[in-house]
Amino acid sequence: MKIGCPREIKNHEYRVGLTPAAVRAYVAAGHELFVEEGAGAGSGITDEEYVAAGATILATADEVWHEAEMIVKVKEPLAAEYSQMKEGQLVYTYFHFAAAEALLQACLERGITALAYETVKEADGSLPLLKPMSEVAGRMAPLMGAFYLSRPQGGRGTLPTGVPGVAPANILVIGGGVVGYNAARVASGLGARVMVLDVNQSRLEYLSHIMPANCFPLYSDAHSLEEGLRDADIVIGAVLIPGAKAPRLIRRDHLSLMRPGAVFVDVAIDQGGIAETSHPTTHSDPVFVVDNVIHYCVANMPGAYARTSTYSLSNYTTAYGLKLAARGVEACRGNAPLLGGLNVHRGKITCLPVAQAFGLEALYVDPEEALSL
Ligand SMILES: NC(=O)C1=CN([C@@H]2O[C@H](COP(=O)(O)OP(=O)(O)OC[C@H]3O[C@@H](n4cnc5c(N)ncnc54)[C@H](O)[C@@H]3O)[C@@H](O)[C@H]2O)C=CC1
Ligand SMILES: CC(=O)C(=O)O
Ligand SMILES: [Mg+2]
Repeated sequence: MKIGCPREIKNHEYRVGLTPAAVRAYVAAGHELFVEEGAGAGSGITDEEYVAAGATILATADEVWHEAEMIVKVKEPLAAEYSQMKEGQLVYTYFHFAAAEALLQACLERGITALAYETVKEADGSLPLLKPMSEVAGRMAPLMGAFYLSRPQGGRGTLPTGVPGVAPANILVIGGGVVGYNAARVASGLGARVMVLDVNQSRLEYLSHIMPANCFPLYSDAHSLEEGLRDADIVIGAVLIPGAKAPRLIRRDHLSLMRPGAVFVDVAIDQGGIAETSHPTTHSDPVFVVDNVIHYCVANMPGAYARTSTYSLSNYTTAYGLKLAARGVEACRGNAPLLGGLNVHRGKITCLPVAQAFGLEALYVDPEEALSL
């Protein structure tokens, strides 16, 4: 199969879909690889490394999109890329459709097959292609929170670590999955007093076994949420209902409970965010203030630490990508994890929570059935 990897064009997005090791694996499996000139530069990967691994370098994104039957990317296609997508093309990347109606319409109209990293789901319920970037964003979240908590950034001026004689910060993590665990781990390591809220009791049990004594996993309900918001210096949004729009757990009036100058890092922003007041921001303009609470809502957090993120993402995506490349979309037949990743195929929506997010149930077709369209 002809596989293409264009340069990412999102604001300060320095990741790239393929590492040289991934190129080598696809080439060894008999595929032809096309990488856009300079695509790896943001991650410290040169064109020469891709060529040594067996890829052909193409000068423009247009050529890559035109040549490839399968595109391997990181971020969702942006408006400038919609017209480059071609009918029947398999696009393997993050899409986060539930927060992106225009993108959904473009993918339906262009007739592409969208295989979304974020909904590939293993039998144990894990999301193996979301996990690596959730690990990065989760570990970043308390660090971003700590930065904006300083007075020059408009924050409360509490040093998260505390000092002898003065208490550390309180950090509230809402959602104790991959982002939540990683955020809580870093926050605990900083010495903060950490609360993690989740509704999954077995997850809470697990966290209570493995987390240190300054981390308190608690059941998430209206009461624990309000108590947590009242005390928090940093709040981290880490809730996910796979494929669906994030539940709006934090209402505008909740902000008045919070300490002035507190920081809210809404990692779940790529699925729409967990607060009524959240909207996506960029690395070049990451924060805004509502009711004295600093909101950090960057939808591509891992792009900032691109080298780590690119290598980690590619380590996970390549095994599934090789299966897709071997048989095209037919690789999804009978393969539950890949079927879970199928979001759009031949003008139909094949992920129910995505259809439900926009009242487009009429366009929904079961993914296995869609393969026979
Ligand atoms: N902004 C960015 O750059 C990035 C954003 N993300 C996003 O972060 C979000 C979280 O991802 P993961 O941690 O990997 O998901 P996950 O599925 O591992 O964890 C989500 C957790 O939320 C819990 N949850 C569900 N409803 C809840 C409620 N009402 N209250 C409390 N907890 C609840 C679940 O039980 C689960 O443990 C996703 O939207 C993901 O796309 C991930 C990476 C980068
Ligand atoms: C998961 C995601 O949205 C990201 O890594 O940017
Ligand atoms: Mg994102």
